[in-house]
Order: sequence, then structure tokens, then C-alpha cells
Amino acid sequence: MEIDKAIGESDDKRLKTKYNNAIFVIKRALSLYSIEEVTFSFNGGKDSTVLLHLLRAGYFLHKKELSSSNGGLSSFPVRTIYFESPSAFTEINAFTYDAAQTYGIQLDIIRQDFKSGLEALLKANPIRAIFLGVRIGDPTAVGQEQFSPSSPGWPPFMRVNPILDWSYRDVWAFLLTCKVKYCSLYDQGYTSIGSIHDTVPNALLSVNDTSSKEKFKPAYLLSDGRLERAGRVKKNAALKNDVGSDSQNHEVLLASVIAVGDEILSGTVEDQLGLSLCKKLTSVGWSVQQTSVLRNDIDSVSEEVDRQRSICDMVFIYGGVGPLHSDVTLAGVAKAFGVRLAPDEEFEEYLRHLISEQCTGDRNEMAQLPEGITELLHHEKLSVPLIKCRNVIVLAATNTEELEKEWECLTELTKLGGSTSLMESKRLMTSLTDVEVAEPLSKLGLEFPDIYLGCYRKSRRGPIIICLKGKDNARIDSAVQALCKKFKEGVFVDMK
Ligand SMILES: Cc1cc2nc3c(=O)[nH]c(=O)nc-3n(C[C@H](O)[C@H](O)[C@H](O)COP(=O)(O)O)c2cc1C
Ligand SMILES: Nc1ncnc2c1ncn2[C@@H]1O[C@H](COP(=O)(O)OP(=O)(O)OP(=O)(O)O)[C@@H](O)[C@H]1O
Ligand SMILES: [Mg+2]
Repeated sequence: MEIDKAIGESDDKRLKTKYNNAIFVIKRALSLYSIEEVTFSFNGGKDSTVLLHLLRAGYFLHKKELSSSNGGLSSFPVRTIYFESPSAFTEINAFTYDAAQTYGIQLDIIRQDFKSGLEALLKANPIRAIFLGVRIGDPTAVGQEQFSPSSPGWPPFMRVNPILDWSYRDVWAFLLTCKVKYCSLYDQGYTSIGSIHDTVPNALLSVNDTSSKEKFKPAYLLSDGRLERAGRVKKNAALKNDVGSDSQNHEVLLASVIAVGDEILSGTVEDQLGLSLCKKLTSVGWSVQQTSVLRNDIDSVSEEVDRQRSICDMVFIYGGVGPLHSDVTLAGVAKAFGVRLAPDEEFEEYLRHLISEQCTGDRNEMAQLPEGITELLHHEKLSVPLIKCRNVIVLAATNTEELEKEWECLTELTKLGGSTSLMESKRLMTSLTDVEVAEPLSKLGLEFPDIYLGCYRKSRRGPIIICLKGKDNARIDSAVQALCKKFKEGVFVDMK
């Protein structure tokens, strides 16, 4: 069998291990279910192309073990389904059909959405397990194992994911080692393929060319596999798109800032990052809803992150990030999302590069990240990428200088300030007493419900500072005028 032979002859140890594990999963599935009960969900993408060949090899090896036959593989008896959509690339369609013909696959074309299509399929056939080319890092892989029952609300079947733990690099190592055909779009700079509406070539593969037409290097040259979805335009375009589906449709983006550290709570260390973050977020138009300081305790972190991530658009968490026993922040974030911490080999590489001499043992504990929900945000100014788990940003900064750098990169990478409209503000100082300003101010609040009114003082007896914030400078000016009218001239001093 040519695939098994090609891997056998390769000296890529890592690829061999990945291959053997995937074949093991496939053989287990073929032992657990009859051939009529399994289906391969094939869509012509690179991951499903890998799976196609693994299944061919796995089926061959499974048969060989059963019958000790040594014959070739002429046809592929695993039922194969393809959900064809009008928004698929023609190249994907063409490749899918071609591959089916080349490998003797009888392709069932389904022209319904996934759920309805699967319902109809399962009604008409005794299917119990479906092979998928899902990999960790795919948004749909969250919480999945190599064998994962379909989700509640979906028809009942087992999802079998033989390449769940394969990286982008593993996928290309396999396709190139086995010298198998793959969809032509991957040679034109596409690195992960969705629909024609949300997929463009990966800009990281762009080649500077003097001619007017932009050119791209092939997908296998993308050196950093974590960026394979950079060509998925809409989903990656702006931070606002990461906001949970249950988030409110408010115009101002809401943030929550969480510090993790027993030392802050005991007063041993002063938290300056919280203050700095609040200032930065406010300066780009975010409204900070809450700051909290938590103990270095997984459950405290997970409960607070879980609460804040559903109320706020973005949660910023810092402290407790590292390899020490007290560094529980990432574990808490993973728990909040109901996923486990799993080794991230590419993050591991970054860390090894950074701390190579100090690195002991096989596994670097710091390279464990929340599985399936983590996006690494790379910036040339950062030696280690920032960690983003859905709408939670984990900052590694331990002082304001480091925070400054991370913030700068974060705003560049995520358009943090670009997706919101900035708040205007004005501050007035007065030596009127609290009693004198209290009632007029609350009335002003009723007259200008769109203006935020805040008050503070620097000392009990000192002047009061009144803060007015809103979307529109003219509205703030009207509110200021209305307030001044309620008092004698000159009692308010404009501080800005
Ligand atoms: C064969 C098959 C089985 C699926 N099973 C499930 C499932 O059990 N639960 C689920 O939430 N989504 C399931 N999906 C949907 C995928 O998780 C995902 O939503 C789909 O691939 C859409 O990806 P896209 O929006 O990027 O195209 C399944 C899809 C396919 C093709
Ligand atoms: N339209 C579809 N028809 C059949 N199976 C599908 C379809 N879309 C997705 N799948 C299944 O889901 C898996 C994951 O899809 P995904 O888009 O992440 O990977 P891919 O298409 O194989 O590769 P790429 O990441 O390059 O797009 C596929 O390998 C396939 O098993
Ligand atoms: Mg795809």
C-alpha cells in the first residue's frame, strides 16, 4: 500500500508517530463498527485529503490483519459524503470529484445543511460513526476527543477524528511525503478553505512583486501553522467578531479586568497593571465594567472568568501566568470554557527558543494552553505571542513597561480601538459642597440620559471633580451649559 510504504520509508519520526496513532484510531473504528456503519465526511480540503489517504491505508491494514491477505487496494468501500454548497470554490468541487474518481470512491452528494443532511442520511442508512478531518485549533474542535459523540441536538453518531492532534506542519509533511494530489488552491496561497465569501489567500504568503497582480507562495511554505486561518477574512477581521454570540448589541464595548495574585491581596505587591489597563481601555473607547483581584486558585479564576466573559465583550486577565505551582490562570481559563489544558507544540517551540538553557524535562509546563479555544497573537516585537482564548486575553506582563509593549502589539493585531467609537469627555472642578451639587447633578442626569456623569474628589475637603462622558461633544457642551445655568457664574473650572 503506497501510503504505508511512503511513511515507512520516511525518516520523519514525528510524522511516523502521528501516522501510527491515526491508523490506530481508524483501525479501532473499523473494528467497532461494520463497514456499512461508517462514513467519511470528505470536502476536498487539505485535512480531509490527509484523512482520505489515512482511511485508505487504515482500511487496507485492517483488512490485511483480518484476512492476512496482501492484495492491493482497488476500491474504497467506506461510504463517503460531501456537502456541496453553491458557495464552495470551483477548485474544491473539482478536486473532490476528481479524487473520488481516482480512488474509486462512490461519493454521496448532499445539498442540505449539515444537520438536516445528516438527519436524512441516518434515517436512510445504518450509520453509527463518521470520520472527520477536524484538528485541534479548528474552532469546531473545542472539547472533542478522537472519539466524540455528536453534540446534543444533532442526530446520534460517533464523530471519529483520527487527525485531531495533527498540526498544520504534520498535515503538509504527510501530503508532501506521500506525494499525493491536493486541491490547487493550496498552491495559490490558500491555507485553510471555507466558502468563497470568507476565504482569501493568506497574506503571510504574499510575494512582493512588481506586476499588478498579487502573488502568493504555496500553503506548505507557511512557517507558522498557527496562522493558517489568517485567510479566513470575516472571522478574523476584527476583535469585535470574537465577542460571544450572547453578548449584547451595545455600541460601547465592555471590558473586564482581572488580576490574579495572592501577593496583591496580602498587600505585598502593588497592582499597577490594573490601573494602566483601565486607562488604556478607556482611552480607546472601551467601558471597563469591573476590575477584580483573585487568589491564585483555579476555581476562583474559572468562576470569575466564566461570569465576566458572558457579561463583557472582552476580559483581560494577568498574573499567575508561568510555570510555577501558583500559576493557575490558564488552567482557570480552560476550566471556565470547559476545555482541558493541552500541550501546544508550537507555543512550546517559542518558549524553548526563549529559555532553551533552562528548559528541563520533556514537557514545558508553560506550553500547556486551553485546548481548541486558544489563538496565539504574534507580533514581531514580542518574543512570545499573546494568548487569546475566545474573548479572554491572557497578558503575560508583570510590570507596566511590559504591559505597554503588549498593549501596543495587541492594539495593532486586533484593532482593539478601531471597532469602537471613541467617547468624548470633559472634566469640571468646583469648590461647591456635595450637598450643593447633589440634587442639580441628579436632575442633569435625567435631562441628559445619554451623558455619563461621574464625580470624585481628591480629598474630603478639597474640590469636587465632575466628569461628563458621551459620544458627542456637542451634547456634552449642552450638558455643561445646563449645569452651569443652575449656579452662579464661574463656580465651575474647565479642567480640559
Ligand atoms: C459530518 C459532520 C458532523 C458534524 N457533527 C457536528 C456535531 O455533532 N456538533 C456540532 O456542533 N457540529 C457538527 N458539525 C458541524 C461542524 O462542527 C461545523 O459547524 C461545520 O463544519 C461548519 O464549519 P464552517 O462554518 O466553518 O463551514 C458536523 C459537521 C459535519 C460535516
Ligand atoms: N462540505 C463538507 N462536506 C463534507 N465534510 C465536510 C465539509 N466541510 C467540512 N467537512 C468535514 O469537516 C472537516 C474539517 O473541515 P475544515 O474546513 O476544518 O478542514 P479541511 O476543509 O479538510 O481543510 P482546510 O482547513 O484547509 O479547509 C473536514 O476535513 C471534513 O471532514
Ligand atoms: Mg475547509
